[in-house]
This record gives sequence, structure tokens and C-alpha cells, in this order.
Amino acid sequence: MKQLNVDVAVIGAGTAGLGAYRTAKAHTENVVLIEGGPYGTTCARVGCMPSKLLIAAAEAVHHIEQAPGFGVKASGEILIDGKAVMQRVRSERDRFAGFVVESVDNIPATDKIRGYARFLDDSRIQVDDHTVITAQRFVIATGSRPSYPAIFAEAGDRLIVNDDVFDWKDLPHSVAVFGPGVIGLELGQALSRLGVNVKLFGIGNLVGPLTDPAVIDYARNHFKQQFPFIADAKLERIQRTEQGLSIEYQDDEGNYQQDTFEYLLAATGRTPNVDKLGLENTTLNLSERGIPEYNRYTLQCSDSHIFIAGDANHELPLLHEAADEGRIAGDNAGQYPTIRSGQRRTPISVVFSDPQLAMVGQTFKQVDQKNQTCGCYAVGEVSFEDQGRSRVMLKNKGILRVYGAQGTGLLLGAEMMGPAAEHLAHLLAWVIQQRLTVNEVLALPFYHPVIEEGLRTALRDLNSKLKLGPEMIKHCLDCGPGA
Ligand SMILES: Cc1cc2nc3c(=O)[nH]c(=O)nc-3n(C[C@H](O)[C@H](O)[C@H](O)COP(=O)(O)OP(=O)(O)OC[C@H]3O[C@@H](n4cnc5c(N)ncnc54)[C@H](O)[C@@H]3O)c2cc1C
Ligand SMILES: NC(=O)c1ccc[n+]([C@@H]2O[C@H](COP(=O)([O-])OP(=O)(O)OC[C@H]3O[C@@H](n4cnc5c(N)ncnc54)[C@H](O)[C@@H]3O)[C@@H](O)[C@H]2O)c1
Repeated sequence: MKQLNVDVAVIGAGTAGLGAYRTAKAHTENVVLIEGGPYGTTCARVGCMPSKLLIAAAEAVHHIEQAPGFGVKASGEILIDGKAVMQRVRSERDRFAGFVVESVDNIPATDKIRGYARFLDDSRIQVDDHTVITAQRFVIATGSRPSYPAIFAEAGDRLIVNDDVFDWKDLPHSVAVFGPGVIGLELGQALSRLGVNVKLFGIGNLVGPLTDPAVIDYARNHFKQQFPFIADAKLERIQRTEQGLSIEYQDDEGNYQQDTFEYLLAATGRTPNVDKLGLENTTLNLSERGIPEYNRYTLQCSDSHIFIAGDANHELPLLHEAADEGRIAGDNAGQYPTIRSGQRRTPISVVFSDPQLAMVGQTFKQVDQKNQTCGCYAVGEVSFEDQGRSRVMLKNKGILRVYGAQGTGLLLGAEMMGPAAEHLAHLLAWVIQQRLTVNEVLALPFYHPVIEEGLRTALRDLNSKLKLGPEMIKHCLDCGPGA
């Protein structure tokens, strides 16, 4: 067994781990980066990038299908070349992942250890069966993996997760997608638009990461019109058959149904990769899920020399958060015992469905739980169905709800489904982080005719409900048509 002594050991070379390695190196030369799986990061290999590539192909089909609505007709049927679609997804994905691998290539070989690490005690980890590393400090940046109920195993070789989709050479005929969360909505809708027979199965009528009942209801009804979506399915049986799979379930009306599919895509959530880390051999306090207690501003586990960043801590499993957390954890691991709080940004998340879903700042659930009894918040709302620019572009579907504090008029958060939600969410995240009031945001410029005028309508509605501005007037004269 090889023995190594280092200042900092970073476990996991994903987005958080690479960031942690770089920042720790600014403090000490003696840092190692341990990776058990392939280099390239989850985001580039099997996450953000290939999913957006598949969605881009689906959008191309959708644009053609929408064209008759403008009086433009393409002659003949739309031909979707599944092999060409997947070829582009894989080759562009490889290009993105290749950039990451190149940056890993530039890390000195002596700093890179290949294999899966496991804690032996508070100061030692073993990597596979070849190296024991004694480190002064550690960063756990081991990411997450798909999790699903045990019954899915009945699907045998037809059970797939997101990783498998992006290695397809061709599109399949049919897929049962379980989990209308972020991954299920993005991949389910994209595959459906690409001609795959998709049925989406959820539980509890939830949709994406949304918590606002009004937005959830709108989104669920909308997606139900787009593709078969059982929002509260009671799964009874999965059987591997000669052709593929048989799935028996009760639908939303409680009726027994049986369908056959080629694959079952499990998109029922992700679990942090902390269970095989030997954390029970350390003195860290672990939560019920086995995640060490940690401080979200310093990423320090209790008051120890161990830090945890990215999907591994399961707080905000998003790319930009993993990058921020990796930097903060690496900085603190590098300079330990000096510990500094890092900057955390206004929460923002986007689901790249069509229309997109987005959440900014405090969720409706958080706002409501904190302020319910005092009645000290109000909600402004806009529907995109009559919003001018959205109608012009035939994208007039959606609802946006903004939350603000009574008295101060501070913007607290927003949830939405709508056109260009990714951009509206950024604007809102920026002004919330600047701690602007609704009145101050309304004093900023709004062009005409733009989708942002819809946001202005919701903000005016909020301002009036906060009793900080005049009552909303339908089709106000100074707004421009359809604003
Ligand atoms: C399909 C999909 C789409 C997504 N789309 C988006 C999106 O559009 N926008 C967005 O913001 N986020 C998106 N995400 C989330 C985003 O990809 C993750 O939040 C981010 O990649 C997490 O980075 P990380 O560094 O924590 O983990 P990872 O990049 O997964 O890195 C963890 C690394 O640790 C290694 N490892 C694990 N255990 C050990 C061990 N014991 N020893 C050594 N190495 C180990 C793993 O092999 C892995 O390489 C998506 C995720 C998925 C799955
Ligand atoms: N656009 C993005 O930023 C993006 C895209 C993809 C993934 N991600 C990240 O990856 C994380 C994981 O995504 P995910 O979609 O796997 O998880 P998720 O937690 O977002 O959604 C899981 C969904 O599965 C449902 N579910 C759970 N058990 C079920 C069952 N037995 N049958 C049917 N449905 C069931 C849940 O109700 C939920 O709707 C997200 O939280 C997100 O942070 C982000």
C-alpha cells in the first residue's frame, strides 16, 4: 500500500472538486485531487450540457410544428433522424467534456490520484486498495447519483437513468419517465417532441421544483395537454417482457391501466455520494441521510478540518452553486485553521422545459411558512396568456407570481412558468440580491413590446397589494398595447 502525506485532499474531481483544488492550491502546493470515475464532470458528461443539447433538437421540431400558427406551412412530414439527433448530442457533449478533461490534463500528475476514497479515520483515507493518504484537511466533493424505488429493478436491463440517454445511438420508440421533477420534465418533454412515445409518471401532483400551488396547478394542466402525464400515479407492477416492459398502475382517476414501453427512465431524484465514504469511521456528526453537519457559508463540517461542497451536501444541487461551494471549501481547507464565510448568492433555478419554470429568492413555501401568521407578505401575479409580446410570438402560456414584504416593500422571491423565464429569473435574482424594493424595480426602464412588461405587470400588482402603489388598471393607458 502506497502512503502519502498531504496538506489537503480533495475527494471528487467534478465542478466543486476542481474549484476546491484550484483555490486550495493558492494556499499550499501540497494538494491532491482524487477521482474514482471518469474525468469531465457530471455537468458536461451526463448533466446540464447533454440535456440542453437534446432539448435544442426538440425545440427545432417544435418550431416547425408551430409555424402553421403564423400562416407558414412546411410541405411534407417532419422527419426526425434519431441517429443524427443523438450523434449531435454525443459529439457536442464530448466537445464540452473534452474542455474539462483538457484542464484536468494540465494538473500535475503527482497531484492526481485515481480511485474511490474512503475515510479510515479523521485524518486518513484509503483510495481503492492502493494508497493511504494522511491529510491535514479534506474537501468532500463527491457529487450525487440517481436514486429510485427498489421496484424499478423489475425493469432489469430496460431501467435507465439520465447517463444512459446521452449514450443512445438512436431514439427509442417509447419511454416511461418516472419523476416529473427537473430531469423528468426536461428529458420527458424533449423526447416526446422528438417523436418518442413518452408517458410521464409523478406522485402527489407535484411538478418540477415548484412550491406555489397556483403555479403548480397551471404547469400541471399545461403539461398534461402536451404529453401523457399521470401526475399522481399508483404504480402496481413492472414486468420485463420480450418486447420491453409492461407497467401496471392506477391513473389520476384511480382507473387500472397497463402500458408497454421500451424503457423506464428513472428521474425520481438524486442521492448524495456520501454513503460509501466511510464517514462512520470519522467523528463527524451525520444527519439522517448520512450527510455531515456543515455550515453553508464556510462549508466546514462542525468545527473540523473537513469541508463538503456541491451535490454531496444536497442543499442546492446546481452547477453554479457547486462551483461557488467548491471555491469556498477549497479556500478554507487551504488556509485552515483560518475560516472565512464565502459569499452566497440569491437562489435561482431554471427548468428548461417549454415554457420554462423558474424560481428565485425565497420559495413560496418559505415565504408562506415564515410570514403566514403575521400576514406580512403579498403576492403579485401576471398571466402570460394576454401578454403582448408573448402573444405576438405564440408563446403566451404561463403565470408569474412575485412575493414582497409588507411595510418595507422588499422583493422576497418569485416562482413562474412562462416564456423566457430563464431571463426574467435572472433579472429578479439580480434585483433581489441588490435588496431593491418593488418601487425601486418599477423605476427601472422597461422597453416595449417585451416579455419583461409582463414582469412589470406582476410587480405593479404586488405594489398595489402591498399598498405602496396605485390599484392595478386593466389595459392601462401608459403601458403600451398588451403590456
Ligand atoms: C441530467 C442533469 C441535468 C442537469 N442540468 C443542470 C442545469 O441545467 N443547470 C444546473 O445548474 N445544474 C444542472 N444539473 C446539476 C449539476 O450537474 C450538478 O449540480 C453539478 O454537476 C454537481 O457538481 P459536483 O461537483 O457536486 O458533482 P460531480 O460533477 O458529480 O462530481 C463529483 C465527482 O466525485 C467523484 N466521486 C464520487 N465518489 C467518489 C469517491 N469516493 N472517491 C473519489 N471520487 C469520487 C465522481 O466520480 C464525480 O466525478 C443537472 C444534473 C443532471 C443529472
Ligand atoms: N435545469 C436544471 O438546473 C437542472 C436540470 C436537471 C437536474 N438538475 C438538478 O438535479 C437534481 C435532481 O433532479 P431530479 O429531477 O432527479 O430530482 P427532483 O427532486 O427535481 O425530482 C424528482 C421528482 O420525482 C418525483 N418522484 C419521486 N418518487 C417518485 C415515484 N416513485 N414515482 C414517480 N415520481 C416520483 C418527485 O415527486 C419529484 O417530482 C435537481 O434537484 C436539480 O438540482 C437541475
